[in-house]
Amino acid sequence: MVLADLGKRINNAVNSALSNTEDDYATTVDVLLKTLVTALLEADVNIKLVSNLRNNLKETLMGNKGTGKSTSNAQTKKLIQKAVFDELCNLVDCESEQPFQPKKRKTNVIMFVGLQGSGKTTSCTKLAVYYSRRGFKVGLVCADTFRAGAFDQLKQNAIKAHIPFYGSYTETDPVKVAAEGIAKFKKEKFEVIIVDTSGRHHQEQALFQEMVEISNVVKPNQTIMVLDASIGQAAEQQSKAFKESADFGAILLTKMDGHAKGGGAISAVAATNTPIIFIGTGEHIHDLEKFSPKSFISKLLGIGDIESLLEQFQTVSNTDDAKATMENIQQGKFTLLDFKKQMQTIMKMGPLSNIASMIPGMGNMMNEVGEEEASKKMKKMIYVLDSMTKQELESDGRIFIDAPTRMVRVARGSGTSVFEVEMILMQQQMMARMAQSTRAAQQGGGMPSMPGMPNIPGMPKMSPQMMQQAQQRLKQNPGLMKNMQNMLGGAGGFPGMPGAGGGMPDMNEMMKMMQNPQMQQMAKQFGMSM
Ligand SMILES: Nc1nc2c(ncn2[C@@H]2O[C@H](COP(=O)(O)OP(=O)(O)OP(=O)(O)O)[C@@H](O)[C@H]2O)c(=O)[nH]1
Repeated sequence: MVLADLGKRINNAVNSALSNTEDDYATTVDVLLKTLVTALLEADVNIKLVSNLRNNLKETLMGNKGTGKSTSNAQTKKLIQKAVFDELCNLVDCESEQPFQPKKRKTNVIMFVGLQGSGKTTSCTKLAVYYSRRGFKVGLVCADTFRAGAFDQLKQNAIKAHIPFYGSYTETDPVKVAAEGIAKFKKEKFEVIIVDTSGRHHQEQALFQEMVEISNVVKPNQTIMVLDASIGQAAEQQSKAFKESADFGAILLTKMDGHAKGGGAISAVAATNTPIIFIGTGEHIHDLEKFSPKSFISKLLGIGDIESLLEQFQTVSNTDDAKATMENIQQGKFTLLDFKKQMQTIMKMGPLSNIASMIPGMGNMMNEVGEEEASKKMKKMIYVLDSMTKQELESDGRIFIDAPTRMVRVARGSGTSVFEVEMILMQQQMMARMAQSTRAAQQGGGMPSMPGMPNIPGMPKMSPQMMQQAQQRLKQNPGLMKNMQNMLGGAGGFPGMPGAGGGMPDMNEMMKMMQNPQMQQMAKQFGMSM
């Protein structure tokens, strides 16, 4: 997906702009803005939106001129990263009211509209599965009498997903089919009724009129427009035409797994002031993710996305397990047992690639080694966690730092190396940090998983000199660096953000975790004298 490349390019732009110590702050900002603008335009984002983003960013960054290069480079980085993150969030966020949420024990009618082939029928089933897994009684109605085979497609999808459906092979009036379907499911006390309509083009007046008639009969609580992410600049015009007729209240963006540039669809959000509520990430019925601007941008920048992960986790995991993990996270904790349950759940969640990007340190693993190899790596992680005692699993991981011989035992028991055990502990520590920052954000309004998140209590701080020295040594040892990157899934990184760059955690983060004397002693065994 081109948007994923965009994330990498933004990270690189921030890093390279800041690595040039010769430049003054204004030049650094200028270089960054140029790269950002080019990347966004190449991803098909509307020129006006890009221009606004550029101006806002410039204002924010130059407004902070005084604190620019005069303060530390690390601070400047954090400032720029935060500003870029906020502006990108604004790009996909719109200020409309909260999207509709279906209510239990009530009839909630959802109508789908969109262009031909945008993915309506597929997405109807995906959404039906989504609500059915959340305990709603869901039915599907096929009001597409225009395309031959539309009813068969919906029927096949519905049967596969075990969702009751309604349609007709003989009735040619979609308004009538829709009305009958709604009446039938209402009578049977269905809670969510999803109505699929035929695809249409903005120039097809008659079909637009028909869509309005269906809407008048089914009286939807929510109308969702399905938008193909690869539509490019045409998205804006099409969306406006649908908005005028169907007045949809939400957008479902499909095919975000492909090579879609996605920027056109983002522009449609701004043009219609309508929020994206879900994204389709594949052809499978479970390939649907709830959309939230912060989560989306976090993933785009490779920061990992604990919110979406939990959403998915709650759906497929044993509810008691999910509840326990939720409670832990709400308290700012994330134990090794939480980590293990999460890994096991992930294996159940369908295609690995969909969720890998939500976990720090996993993002690029899928791109670099492929799904099969990544799956093997995850299984290995489960073996490591299986070899831990109950006490170790229920701990926050520091137990291993206090007694590194435990790592040796676990490595032996799981047929892995101490280095691999250590890497898993680091990933769990990063998740723990994200849990802490999520809690901090809930309490104090801060940004989850953003720079400046609190340190893990009990971890002594490493002096800047020590940190610099350690980084130097790590750089001088390319073998070890490569090893770590392979283990964690890729190089690069958005400094200060764990798991950034789609995989490799920031070296500062890693070094902070290795600041404990025992950890440092362990590191020595792997050729890292600190
Ligand atoms: N890769 C990918 N393919 C998708 C996604 N959503 C839908 N598709 C595919 O897109 C194609 C068209 O999807 P449909 O659901 O038939 O589209 P439609 O909008 O109902 O089509 P009409 O009824 O002709 O308007 C199918 O091959 C789907 O499998 C997605 O999120 N990712």
